[in-house]
Amino acid sequence: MVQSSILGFPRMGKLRDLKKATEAYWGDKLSKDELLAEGKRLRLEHWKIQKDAGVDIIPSNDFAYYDHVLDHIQMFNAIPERYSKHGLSTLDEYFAMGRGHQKDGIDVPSLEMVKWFDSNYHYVKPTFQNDQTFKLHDDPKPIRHFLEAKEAGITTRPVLLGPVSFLHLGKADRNQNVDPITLLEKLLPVYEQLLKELKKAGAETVQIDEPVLVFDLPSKIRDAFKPAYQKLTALQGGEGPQLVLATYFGDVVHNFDVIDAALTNTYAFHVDLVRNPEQLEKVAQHLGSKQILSAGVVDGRNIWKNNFKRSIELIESAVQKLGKERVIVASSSSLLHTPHTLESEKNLDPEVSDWFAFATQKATEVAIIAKAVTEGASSVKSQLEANAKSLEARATSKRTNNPEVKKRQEAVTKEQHERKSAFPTRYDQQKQHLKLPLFPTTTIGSFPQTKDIRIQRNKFTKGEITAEEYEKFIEKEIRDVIAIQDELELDVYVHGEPERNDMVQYFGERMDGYVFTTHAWVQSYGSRCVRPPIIVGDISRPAPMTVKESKYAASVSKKPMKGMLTGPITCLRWSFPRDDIHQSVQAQQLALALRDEVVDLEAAGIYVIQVDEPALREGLPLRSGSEREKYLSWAVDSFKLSTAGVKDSTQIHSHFCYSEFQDFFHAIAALDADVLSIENSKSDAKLLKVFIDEAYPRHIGPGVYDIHSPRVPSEQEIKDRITEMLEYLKPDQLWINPDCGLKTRQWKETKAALSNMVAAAQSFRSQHSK
Ligand SMILES: CN1c2c(nc(N)[nH]c2=O)NC[C@@H]1CNc1ccc(C(=O)N[C@@H](CCC(=O)N[C@@H](CCC(=O)N[C@@H](CCC(=O)O)C(=O)O)C(=O)O)C(=O)O)cc1
Ligand SMILES: N[C@@H](CCS)C(=O)O
Ligand SMILES: [Zn+2]
Repeated sequence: MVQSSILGFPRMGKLRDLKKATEAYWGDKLSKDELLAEGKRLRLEHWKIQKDAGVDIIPSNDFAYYDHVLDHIQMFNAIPERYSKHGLSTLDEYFAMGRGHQKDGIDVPSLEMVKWFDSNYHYVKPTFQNDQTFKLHDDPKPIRHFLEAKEAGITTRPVLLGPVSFLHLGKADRNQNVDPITLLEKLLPVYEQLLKELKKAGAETVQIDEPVLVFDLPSKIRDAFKPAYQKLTALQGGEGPQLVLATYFGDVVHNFDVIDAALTNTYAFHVDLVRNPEQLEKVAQHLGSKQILSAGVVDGRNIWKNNFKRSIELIESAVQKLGKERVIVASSSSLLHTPHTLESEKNLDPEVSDWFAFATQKATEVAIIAKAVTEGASSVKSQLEANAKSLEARATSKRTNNPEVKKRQEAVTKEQHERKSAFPTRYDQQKQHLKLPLFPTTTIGSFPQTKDIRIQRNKFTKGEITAEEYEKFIEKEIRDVIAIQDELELDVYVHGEPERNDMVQYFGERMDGYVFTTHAWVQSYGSRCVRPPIIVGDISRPAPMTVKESKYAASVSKKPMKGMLTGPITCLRWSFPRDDIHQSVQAQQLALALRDEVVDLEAAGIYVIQVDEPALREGLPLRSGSEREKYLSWAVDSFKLSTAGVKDSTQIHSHFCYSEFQDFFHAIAALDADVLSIENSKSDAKLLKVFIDEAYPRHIGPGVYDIHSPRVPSEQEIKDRITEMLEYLKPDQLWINPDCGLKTRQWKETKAALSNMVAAAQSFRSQHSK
């Protein structure tokens, strides 16, 4: 029998229940026990959904209160002393590492948070000491959750992040220089102990994720797999469970020597056949003689309905090679990156909702595909027919094509991608025009999205207040943030983005070619969720999207007002993109729509325009090589096409967060933005060296403080950071700003942090103008 399996389920719940409970706990409105009870309720609900869908192999330990990598950090006691020394409860210590802690005399910033592979999910980076040791938690979560499911009558397959990925995804702590992979020997006994305890608890199989296998790996990482998996697979069938080694988000063909040398003894091997179906042939050849193939054919990263015919063909070809008992039909990755259920979408046009499958529907999809292969197509005849009909309807729908957009794309020229003059000429004009001081201060765009803002927007969406009332409310918010920026003495202002629900969703809602949902939330980090709009057809801009608010803000501001747009790649990547045309085509459509917006902003008197591209790095193919260069070429082109229509005197900014910028520095440079702001406060300032090494000529604002934490940085701390930055950047090149937008923060901490930031900048300004 071909079994079905899911690699992980979304954690938030149907109505973002986990987000609400966690934030209530942080706000002292829910007790620890109540939060834990809510977690348990959600886990049971999610296991039941998968069971009811007919999934044979259901995961546990995929649930996390903040992040699954952080769970492992705590479970292995890889907790830096600055968190462990305060005697916080296990839960509070966990949240302190995730989001910092500034309470009751304790003041500790969070650990660094970075992108999970090429997704919009963020994980907490394991951070190691030179004398790092590991110890298994007394009451390990995977065992607790396995037993919890067992008690509810569901035998699950616990999921662990594998030891090599755990180390490779981590880093040495600040002022430490340990190479994480050298800690493998110390870490393995903890994995062995955990596996044994899981087996004792009754877990017959364990999914062990080694997603780093999709990267091009340095030899020391490749070499680490053999000793690691010799130890762990030796336990199989004896003291330990059978191991299902899982990879996702790419192919593993380039790492076959590692797989042959180290991984063919694992009980099963999971590969992502959505990203790369061609690897099936080769993977099947490289499997150990008894090893099972877990074939990821249901997309864990997008919302399109599965193509059953194609998936069944793929699974049948695997069955021909391996036999039914050696093939599992699976989601390509965890479903963490997809929304909970399509059933909640009451406002979607049925024509398009019929094209989608969210996590709950995907669970049914894996079960149907497995049944079709096990029992024959006739056993699921009606489901297969409905699927074929739906795919046909989408392929022929009028919603997908807009000939006007195609015509405009055909007419795009090379010249449209270039600014009129080179940076030195542009900068001379911008200097005269904007008259900014040395070390100009600014923010990245958003100011706190208060409860009141969300309530008013909600009322407007529901028709409880009129468009005029909402507009007046937004104008008042804009005036308020301008008054605050006056008080703070910032130099380049923003309007605060109060009208935006989200920086991508907002633009999606204003462009043709998109549809949006009401409940399709996806976890982005911690308790924060996003509701990606869905690109279903060719994209165009029916009318200006931001000009009214920016123009109003400029009219009531005495300092330069920065217009604020989300760039084409970020709009694309933080939406659910189409899978029927190449992403470069969608990016160019977005770029043309944004180009019109940039030009309209300039015409409305906005002479500083920021086009955010935080997702540019995330889109980079995970393996180096020609695919990366191809991606960067069209991605950079789309940014340039969207921004190059302005005069030399208009200053173009761009912003990046959540990314290690060194490995795509040349692409950032190629954007030709006049000013870049980049997240940097949690990274080593040494990383800025690339700007000197590459003789970067334009201006840069490396973030001086972390915005994910409510913690307020002191003026001295910011000054120290600026001093470090000046080792790598010239004074007249440096802007002073936070890491990213302030929408998730409260006003109290925002004002305090910005006030310290401006004071630090002013102090440097006066020193340097002497
Ligand atoms: C910069 N980041 C972003 C990423 N991706 C995006 N798509 N957007 C981003 O900004 N990726 C990288 C980072 C990740 N960072 C963040 C930061 C902040 C959030 C966040 O705050 N998310 C909000 C939800 C935002 C939103 O769309 N809000 C809507 C709906 C609000 C709502 O919940 N309404 C209530 C009713 C009103 C009420 O009573 O409060 C309801 O529907 O029940 C809005 O503002 O209108 C979050 O809260 O998680 C995400 C990623
Ligand atoms: N302008 C946006 C950028 C976030 S990446 C903001 O400030 O929230
Ligand atoms: Zn940002």
